[in-house]
Amino acid sequence: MILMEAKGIHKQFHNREVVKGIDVEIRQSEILALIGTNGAGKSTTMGMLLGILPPDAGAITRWREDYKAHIGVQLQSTPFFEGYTTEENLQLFAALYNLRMGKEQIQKKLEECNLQEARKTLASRLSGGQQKRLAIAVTTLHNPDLIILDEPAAGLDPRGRHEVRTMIKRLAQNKVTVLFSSHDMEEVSRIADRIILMHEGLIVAQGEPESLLQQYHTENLESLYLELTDNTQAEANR
Ligand SMILES: Nc1ncnc2c1ncn2[C@@H]1O[C@H](COP(=O)(O)OP(=O)(O)OP(=O)(O)O)[C@@H](O)[C@H]1O
Repeated sequence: MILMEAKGIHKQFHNREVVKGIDVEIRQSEILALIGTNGAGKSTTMGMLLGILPPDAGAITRWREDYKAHIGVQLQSTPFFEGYTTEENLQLFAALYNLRMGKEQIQKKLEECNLQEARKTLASRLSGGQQKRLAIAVTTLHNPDLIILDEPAAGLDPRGRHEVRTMIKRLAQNKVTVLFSSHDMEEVSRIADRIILMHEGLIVAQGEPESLLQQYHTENLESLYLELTDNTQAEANR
């Protein structure tokens, strides 16, 4: 099933076009990575898919009318209730969604984000990786169909990144569709089912990691990224 289909979406800010007519499809239960250079238009695209930024042109079809209630979003920094523990934060965020979480549900969430041992730790004392996992857990409290994560593993050490990846994979196994943006090609190659590579407001490549490597005869995603986002190379090919 297709959750979202954007066709020819454009967005400009102050007469500068930052998304230049792109098509994006999000398929149920997939992990879709949005990658690209700084300023490529990834966050703007996510904003349009989320329904918080209206496209200037083009159309987006979504899987249900009340889609906003079925999406979870994690932006680059999620503010926690600092004087409260991990467990209390889960309860407080659940209350924002008008949900009451019983002991068993809290336990399940803590296991899902591998934070059982940190359940009584104040949010402000959690490590960077633990905070990111708690932030992702918060996006899933209302059992959304789709979660959108803006650079979920940015700034983490290898163990932290590994744990975030494991959590994202587990969510996808439980039928949550994941759209995430990243600058980390290793992370992307390890978890994404499909990749969309953006550069200067356009999609320059998209597909499954393996087929992209074959199509472009490149060894790894990093080389592909460098090749397709190299303006001097692009000029030379014009
Ligand atoms: N609200 C806004 N007003 C004006 N310009 C904006 C606005 N939002 C984004 N832009 C500009 O649009 C361009 C695309 O920004 P966007 O945040 O979508 O890129 P990105 O690919 O997510 O970048 P990064 O990887 O650095 O987060 C940038 O040049 C940015 O400065």
